[in-house]
Amino acid sequence: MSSLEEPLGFDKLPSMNTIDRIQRFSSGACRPRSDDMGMGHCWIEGRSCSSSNSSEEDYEYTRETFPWKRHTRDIRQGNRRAMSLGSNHMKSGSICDSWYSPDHQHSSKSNDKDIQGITNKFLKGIPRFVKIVEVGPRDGLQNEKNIVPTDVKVELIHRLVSSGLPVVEATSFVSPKWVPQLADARDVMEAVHGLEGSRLPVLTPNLKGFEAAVAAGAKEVAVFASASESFSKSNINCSIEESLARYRAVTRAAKEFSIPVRGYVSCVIGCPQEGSIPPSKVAYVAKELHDMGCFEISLGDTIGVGTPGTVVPMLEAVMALVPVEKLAVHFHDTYGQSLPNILVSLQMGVSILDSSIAGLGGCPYAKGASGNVATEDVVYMLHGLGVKTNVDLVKLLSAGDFICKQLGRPSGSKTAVALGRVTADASKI
Ligand SMILES: CC(C)(COP(=O)([O-])OP(=O)([O-])OC[C@H]1O[C@@H](n2cnc3c(N)ncnc32)[C@H](O)[C@@H]1OP(=O)([O-])[O-])[C@@H](O)C(=O)NCCC(=O)NCCSC(=O)C[C@@](C)(O)CC(=O)[O-]
Repeated sequence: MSSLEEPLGFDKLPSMNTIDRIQRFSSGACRPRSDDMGMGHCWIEGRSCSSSNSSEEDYEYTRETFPWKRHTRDIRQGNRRAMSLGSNHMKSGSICDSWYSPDHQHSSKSNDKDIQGITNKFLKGIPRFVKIVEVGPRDGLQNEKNIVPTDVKVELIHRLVSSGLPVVEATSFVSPKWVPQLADARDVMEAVHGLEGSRLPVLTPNLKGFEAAVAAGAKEVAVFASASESFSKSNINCSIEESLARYRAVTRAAKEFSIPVRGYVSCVIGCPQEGSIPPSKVAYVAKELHDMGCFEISLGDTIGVGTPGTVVPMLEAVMALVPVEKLAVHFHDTYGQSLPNILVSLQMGVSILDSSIAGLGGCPYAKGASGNVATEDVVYMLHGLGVKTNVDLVKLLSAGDFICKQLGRPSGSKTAVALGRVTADASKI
């Protein structure tokens, strides 16, 4: 890895003199204008109204169906202690406001030790090692308009495995009528049989899928429930309780084969049909999956509407019933909130993250949801935090480049785009 590819770590923080200089030259740049007071709210509304992709209908949907603004404020009032983002930030209602509050001004007498103290305070709960579960070949490709050839899927899995990712979700044994993009699940599994270095779980919605997966050589499976009744119906054509009964049958069968089962909970923040989902509902489904024997529970913000303000209370509710070391988070990046959501999850002790190469992904039954957070961006952030992942970013970038070329589209990873630009510029020198 060249120095250009390394994220800026703590050791590379600028000295206080540099910070003083930056502040002197830019102190007006971020200062809220008087008409920006309470910008947290303006920002949320502005985002809904001004998104270039959003239609009038989308706006109505966001404003009417999801009272995110009110919800966020209520949660803040009830969870000030849990937010652990600093009481001044919460009271002021806007991160930009508090940056300019007198007790947040850096004094010229400050020194590097002060900075170290601040970083320790905010980052001390973050795990030293994070397991990344790559979901690109499954979540990424299940939503593609054009069906990706089997040999491309297999090559992608090979490249992801060789980048050091510990888990690569390979495909789904679901109905080919529902998800034709993954109708070649058996061929994919046969082609990656014997591939070493990563676990290669597959999705199984019922016993039929489980049996087909085992016959094709799968050594790990995942079941997927929802915290939203409507989404459960539209995604797997049954109620939440019916799905849990099916998954009990799957976990029982899996036990006989000593096959580990991962459990997903979808719509942990919001549902395309029902709007806000109460944290208690998420906690209930997560606990049921845990109790039936799922070794890990992945909490999916399927439509990517969560912010740290809604993710924290959801995690608190789940963590009250399921041990945090069994929890993973799975964020779709529809509103660009995945990285802040991941950061608060890490601060709360979560050490398993789902992500998708090049930000591919989406659920065919969650209209409007964008891809997962890009694996390249997650690795870049984690390495910048000094967190180990065992993932080689250069090899990961090459895997992302490969699949984007095959799909004929630019990467959804900001890190991949930025580093691509840096290396292109460097090659001109
Ligand atoms: C669950 C079913 C199968 C119910 O589908 P159904 O139509 O209610 O099932 P059925 O039991 O009535 O059977 C209908 C037909 O499907 C067949 N069938 C039945 N099961 C299977 C199977 N396993 N594999 C292959 N075929 C199957 C069955 O044999 C029959 O075939 P026919 O007699 O008509 O020829 C269907 O709704 C389905 O496949 N849904 C999958 C939807 C899906 O894959 N969604 C995306 C994944 S979830 C997700 O992305 C969210 C997540 C995990 O990423 C986390 C997040 O982001 O939040």
